Amino acid sequence: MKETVLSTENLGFIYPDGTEAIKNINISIEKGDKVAVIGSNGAGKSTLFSHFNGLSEPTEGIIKINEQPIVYKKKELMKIRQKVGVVFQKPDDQLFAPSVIEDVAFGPMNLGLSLEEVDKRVKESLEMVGMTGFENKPPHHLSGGQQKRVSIAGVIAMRPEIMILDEPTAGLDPQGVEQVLKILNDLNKNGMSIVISSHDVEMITEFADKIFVLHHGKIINQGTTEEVFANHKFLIEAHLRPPKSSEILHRLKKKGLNVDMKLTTKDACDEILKAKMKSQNNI
Ligand SMILES: Nc1ncnc2c1ncn2[C@@H]1O[C@H](COP(=O)(O)OP(=O)(O)OP(=O)(O)O)[C@@H](O)[C@H]1O
Repeated sequence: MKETVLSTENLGFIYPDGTEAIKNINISIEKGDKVAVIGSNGAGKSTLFSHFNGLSEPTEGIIKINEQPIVYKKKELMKIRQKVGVVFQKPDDQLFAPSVIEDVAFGPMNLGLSLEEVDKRVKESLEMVGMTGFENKPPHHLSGGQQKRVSIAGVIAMRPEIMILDEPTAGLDPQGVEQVLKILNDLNKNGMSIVISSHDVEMITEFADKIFVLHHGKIINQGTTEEVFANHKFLIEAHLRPPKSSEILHRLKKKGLNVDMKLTTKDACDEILKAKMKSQNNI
């Protein structure tokens, strides 16, 4: 059985103004998982993510990292933040140093590592995100996609076991999306568990193995990407549009064709071609 790296039990959070942003969340993330939390604006994704590295303390329930409940004390939280790296939605919330190199070095320096080790990690991380050569640039002089990659490098440099990314592809062009997904897939191949939030269902069909659908602060559906996208009821309830491939397959099914509910657009096209050839042969 796979090792559980992050789990929650009846997790709930009420903001001081009384907004109940998440309630009764029970999720489990295993080592090496590629997970997506999907939900419309205000569903509670950022609030949920802020609990994953102890940034917010639940008003109800518990959250466990490697089967151990988070302890909300400075020293313990430092350890959690080493294990669970968070990339915020807006690079401005993450990048604050005068240069790229200082930004990426900040986390490892805080861990008290030797200068040699910090240097090694900075070089490795920038290489991994394709930002070697930008070391001395001020982060605010970079494009949105470059800033996102530097934010990711800063987290990689901490060598976390789990990486949490809030809307990692928001505002990026198709090439920027591909670059970020490649980085995440490379990290995952090396054993890192990755959790992302998004409302971009097309990107999620390409990336995630497991999905949680969040709506009004509650998980209303969960399962493999295939299972979740094959069930349109919960996507529509959560104000999400099903991926195009899944919509095509649903329409074919409605027309009485016995299609396999696979997910990629290529699969959907293959199914259409198969059905077309079959009907021509029947004539
Ligand atoms: N600091 C806060 N104080 C009070 N309510 C808040 C605060 N931050 C968020 N909320 C409320 O909590 C709920 C969940 O917000 P959250 O930002 O977690 O949603 P989200 O799914 O990340 O949304 P989006 O996709 O728009 O980023 C919303 O109703 C929001 O108005």
